[in-house]
Amino acid sequence: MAPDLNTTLSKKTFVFGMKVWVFTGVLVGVFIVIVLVVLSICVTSRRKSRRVSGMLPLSRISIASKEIKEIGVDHVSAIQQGPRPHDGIETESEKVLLYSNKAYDYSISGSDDHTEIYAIGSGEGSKEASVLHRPSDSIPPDTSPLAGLPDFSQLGWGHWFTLRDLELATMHFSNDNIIGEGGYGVVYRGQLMNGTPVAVKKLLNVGQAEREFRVEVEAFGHVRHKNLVRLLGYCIEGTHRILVYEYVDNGNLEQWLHGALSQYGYLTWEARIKILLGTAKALAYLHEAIEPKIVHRDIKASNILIDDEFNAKLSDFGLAKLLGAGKSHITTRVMGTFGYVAPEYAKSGLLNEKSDVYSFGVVLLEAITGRDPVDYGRPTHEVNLVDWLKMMVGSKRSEEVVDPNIERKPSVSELKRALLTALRCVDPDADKRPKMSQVARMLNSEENPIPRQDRRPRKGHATATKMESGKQERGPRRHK
Ligand SMILES: Nc1ncnc2c1ncn2[C@@H]1O[C@H](COP(=O)(O)OP(=O)(O)OP(=O)(O)O)[C@@H](O)[C@H]1O
Repeated sequence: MAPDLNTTLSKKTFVFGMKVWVFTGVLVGVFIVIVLVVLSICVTSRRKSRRVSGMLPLSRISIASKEIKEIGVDHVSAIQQGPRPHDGIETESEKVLLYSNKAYDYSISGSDDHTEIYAIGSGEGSKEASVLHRPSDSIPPDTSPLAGLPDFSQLGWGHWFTLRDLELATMHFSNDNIIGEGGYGVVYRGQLMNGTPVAVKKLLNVGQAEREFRVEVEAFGHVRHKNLVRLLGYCIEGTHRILVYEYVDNGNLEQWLHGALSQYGYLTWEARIKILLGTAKALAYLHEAIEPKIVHRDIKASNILIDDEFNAKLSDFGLAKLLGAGKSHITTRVMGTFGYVAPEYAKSGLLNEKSDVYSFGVVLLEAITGRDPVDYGRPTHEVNLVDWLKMMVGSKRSEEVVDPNIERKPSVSELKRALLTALRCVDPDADKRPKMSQVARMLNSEENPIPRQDRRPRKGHATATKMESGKQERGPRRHK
């Protein structure tokens, strides 16, 4: 038998006179190579299709500028007394990031207006644009909070987490890791497997369909600004809907003004203005630099998170609404937080970005005075912060409204600047409220004086006039 097999295998074939055993070996080898090639093609195309399905159509959202621009801001000692939970602010230049995600070909819609938003603060005027443009890759890739996570679960803008990933990150959503609870869910502190600290928001009673949830979330995932909390990714599994944000480690403005963190000392005037200015820039970006614009709908002190350099990070897009191009407003169920909601929105549900401007004005007044927007513990005429403020300014008692916990009081002009800005934001007539880019300019130090047209007394707008002339004003009726 063996000699027969030997003979058979040693016979020559018709292919180049190769012996049978050599020919068989070659065939087996070719077969293995083909199988390997087919397998690798399958794996590559699966990865691609998964990434593509995680992307948003390019038309969905566009970013106004591809560049990173830098804005010089004088930093200040942020808190004035007591043990500090973190170091104060050191003098350095503040970088406002507005950059493209390389995976997308964002369109550039930089109208003059938009450019203005990011040119505030340097005092360098038109030079700034040419000096400060930087290539988008000047953010080192290894600083990405998502670096080192599995490639297959990268979305176009962030990360698609599994429930298991987030269970591991939060010690199985342990109660010890709960940071707080809002109207939409519980927030846990967590750590990704690459070491990045995160805030994990587990939504309750998600009524939205899976696709809508994902589309909305991806719209916000593309939004990037230094003063916006970054959404790093999400998880959809079964009935779970979970959002994963960058972790901001120095509490929120509400805690600093009225809550637990006031035990560490009180924010200085300068720190308050810095936080409000950052918030104004974030809103200017949402309202004026991207398409469709985003109306936040829940601007309030507890949604302004603070990092360890006392930069504002606007958070909580749970209520935010996209406002498509050409739409002046949308009608929606009134949501938001009592004391912060604009009167026209509360009355009719008509929502546009001017509703955010109103709420921002309330937060600014809150920071100036250290008072809650609505405080039933005070005498009747002081319960509503906006009404009381208007009454005080109208009675030429502006200096009495400053938070008594602020040691170094603002100068008369600093106070006037802040009050004037706030009162214009809370104008009962939404059309008369400034745009957030104007608000940011108005708040931004003596170097950028309030533009003439903003000072000019306007018919029906008593507030600005009274601030200038000191005449008495009767506050408008309460809306809520
Ligand atoms: N990215 C984050 N980093 C650190 N803490 C956060 C982060 N996001 C939220 N928090 C904290 O978690 C807590 C709950 O936040 P959440 O936004 O859910 O509710 P809220 O703002 O208190 O109320 P509401 O749901 O009415 O807006 C707050 O104390 C908030 O400061």
